[in-house]
Amino acid sequence: MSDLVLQSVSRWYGNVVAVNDVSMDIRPGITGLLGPNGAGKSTLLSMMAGLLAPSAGSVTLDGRPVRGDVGMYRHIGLVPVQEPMYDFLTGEQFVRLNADLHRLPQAEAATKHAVGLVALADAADRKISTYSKGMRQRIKVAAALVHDPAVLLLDEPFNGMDPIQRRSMMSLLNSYAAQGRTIVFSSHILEEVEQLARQVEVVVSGRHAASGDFAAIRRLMTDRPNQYRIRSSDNRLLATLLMREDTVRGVRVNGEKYLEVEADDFGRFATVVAKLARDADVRLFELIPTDESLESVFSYLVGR
Ligand SMILES: Nc1ncnc2c1ncn2[C@@H]1O[C@H](COP(=O)(O)OP(=O)(O)OP(=O)(O)O)[C@@H](O)[C@H]1O
Repeated sequence: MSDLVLQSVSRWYGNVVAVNDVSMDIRPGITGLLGPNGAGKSTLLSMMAGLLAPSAGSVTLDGRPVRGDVGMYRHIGLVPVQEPMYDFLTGEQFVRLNADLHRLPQAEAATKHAVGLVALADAADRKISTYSKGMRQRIKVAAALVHDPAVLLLDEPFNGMDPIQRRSMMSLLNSYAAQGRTIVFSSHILEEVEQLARQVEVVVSGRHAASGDFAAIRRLMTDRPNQYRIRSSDNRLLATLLMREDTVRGVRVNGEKYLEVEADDFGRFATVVAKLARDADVRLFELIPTDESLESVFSYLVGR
């Protein structure tokens, strides 16, 4: 049980279309669901977990609908973005609750195993209210995998974690994936996805904007037109020279202060501008990309 297939899935809340005609084929290994806030990632994960019904389309796991079949919940674990509500419970009690909900025959052993997997055995008897942010995230993961699911879905699992906590969560997910399981995690942070995901699915405004391995997504991003601000010893001369280059789409001279340039391919543009300046004896003081935000990358991907 491990191929998760979304076919033309949409979900609307009243007039808000949170997910719009998304199709994905998610295989074993780690998939990153990348998108800005409000893109529809949580809604997608809830539908993948069978907790939320699509308004249209279908979600299946190895060909069986994930929703409306209690047996399917045994194959799926969801780590929600919210903090554990019952923080007066100890870590172990919290995980045990899920083990009992799944009616696991060996609930106690499964609980201990799951708590051990997330390296919280020493803190298992402490109340969750005394846990750090990273420990809370880990106990949620233990609760989600206590029934040993083939598919683990995680909503923003690295939120609020420091680098050490992040690394330990990554190695936990890597080892879970190495057992042939399917892991999907959402994030709006490119670097997290780059470090962990074999496959990346980009969602923007409810739409499926891009799909591929990280190198492919990165290529799409770097090939897009970029804007730069340049300061040099002779902005006007540099502007004239730049306008002759085919990688340059537009140049605007902003008084004596700086140039604004739009150019296609970052790698090539950086080489071209350096060579032009050197040949013309113009000194470059500054070259700054001005639209490097993830939001602008996303809006480019969705607008293609
Ligand atoms: N229960 C709901 N009722 C109405 N609108 C909702 C509901 N849940 C989500 N939405 C809307 O659907 C859209 C997608 O939300 P969703 O939470 O799935 O996005 P997200 O990518 O997970 O964002 P974030 O990272 O901010 O959680 C948003 O516009 C959101 O306001």
